[in-house]
Amino acid sequence: MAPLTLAEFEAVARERLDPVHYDFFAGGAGDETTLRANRAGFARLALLPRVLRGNGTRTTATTLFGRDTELPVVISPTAFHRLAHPDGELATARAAAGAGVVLVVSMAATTPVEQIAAAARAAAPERAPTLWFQLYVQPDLEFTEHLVRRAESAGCTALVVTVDSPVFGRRERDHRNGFHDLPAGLCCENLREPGGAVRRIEMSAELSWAHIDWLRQRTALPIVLKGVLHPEDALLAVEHGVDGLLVSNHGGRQLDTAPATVELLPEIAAAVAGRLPLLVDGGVRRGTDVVKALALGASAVGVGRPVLWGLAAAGERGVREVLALLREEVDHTLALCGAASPRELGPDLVRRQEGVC
Ligand SMILES: Cc1cc2nc3c(=O)[nH]c(=O)nc-3n(C[C@H](O)[C@H](O)[C@H](O)COP(=O)(O)O)c2cc1C
Ligand SMILES: CCCCCCC(=O)C(=O)O
Repeated sequence: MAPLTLAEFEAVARERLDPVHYDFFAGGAGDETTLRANRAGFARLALLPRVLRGNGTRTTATTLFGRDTELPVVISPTAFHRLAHPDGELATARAAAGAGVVLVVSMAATTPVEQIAAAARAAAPERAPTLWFQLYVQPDLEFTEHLVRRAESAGCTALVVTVDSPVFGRRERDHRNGFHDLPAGLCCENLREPGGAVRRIEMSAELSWAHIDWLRQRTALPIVLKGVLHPEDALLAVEHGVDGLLVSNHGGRQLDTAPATVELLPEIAAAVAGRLPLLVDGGVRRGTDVVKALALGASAVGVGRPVLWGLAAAGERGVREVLALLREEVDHTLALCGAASPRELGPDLVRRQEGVC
C-alpha cells in the first residue's frame, strides 16, 4: 500500500537506501537532542479550533516575495539528492514545479542549478516554477559572486543565505560510518570551475554582517537568512536590509542543544514585528505542524528530510506524493480549525501543553 503519512515514507526510504546514506540524511549533530526537540516542539503545541465559521471554500495558496505558491510550504535546501535517487534534484524540481511549490536548490546539489531550472520549467511550462538558491558565502568573494550570477541567470528568484554554519556540525553517525565524501561520479555540481575541477564548500567562521552588506549591494534578489535563531540577530537582519528569515537549526545538524525552532518563533515574530516575512523549518511532518507554525507567525514552513524520503522511495512520484499528502493535511487542518486560508490563522489557535511530547 502507498505510504499514508510522511513517517511511512521515511520507513520505505530507509529500506531502499544504503544505510550509510540513510544515516547521512536522517542524522543530526552530537546527541541529536535538537533533532528530537524539533518534533517534540510541535507535539507540545495543541490546536484550539474555531467553529461555525461558514468556510466552505478554502485555499492553501499564499504569496511569498510577490509570487504565488500553492502551499505555504517550501522545500528546504538539502544536499546530495542523487544519493537518494539517480534522478536526484531533477526529480525533485519536476515534482515541486508540478505541485506549485517553491524549491530551494542547495548549493551542494549534485546537479547544476541550470539543469534543475530547466527541468522545473519543462515540468510546468504554464506556471513559471519558483526556485530559490541556497548559498554558503565562500571566503573567495569573487567565486561567491559568480555563484550568485549563475543563480540569477538560471532564473532563481531569491537567495537563501545559510548563516548557521561557521563550522560544519559534528554528525557522529557519519563519523562512525566513515562517510566523508560523495561516491565517485557524484559531486557538488555548482562548485565546478569552468575548467572542470570541483571546489570544496568552505564553511567560514570569518563571516560577519559585513558579508551580508556586501551581498546586499551585489544582488537585487530578495535575501533570506537561514539559521537565525536569536531575536537580537533577527533585529540585526532587519537593520541590514534582508528580505526574510528562515528560522532554522539546520534540522538539528549544526549546534546540538539549540532550541526547537517552533518554540522560538513567537519571540522572533515579536522582535521583527511584521517588518520581514518569517519562514521556519525543522521537524515539520504533518499538516497540523504547518498550521501551528503559520498561526505563530510564519508565512510558510520548510521541509527537508520528508522530500528526501519521497525521492528515495519513488523518485519524482515519491516527492509528488509527499507534497500532495502535506497539501491534503494542511487543507484538512484548516477546515477543522475553521479557517478558509493560511492568512486567517493567528496565535489564539495555539496552546502550549506542558509535559506532552
Ligand atoms: C541531508 C540534509 C542535507 C542538508 N543540506 C543543506 C544544505 O545544503 N544547505 C542548507 O542550508 N541546509 C541544509 N540542510 C538543512 C535543511 O535545509 C533544513 O534546515 C532541515 O532539513 C529542516 O529540518 P527537517 O529535515 O526536519 O525538515 C540539510 C538537511 C539535511 C537533512
Ligand atoms: C562540505 C559539503 C557541505 C554540504 C552541506 C550540506 C549540509 O548543509 C548538511 O546539513 O549536510
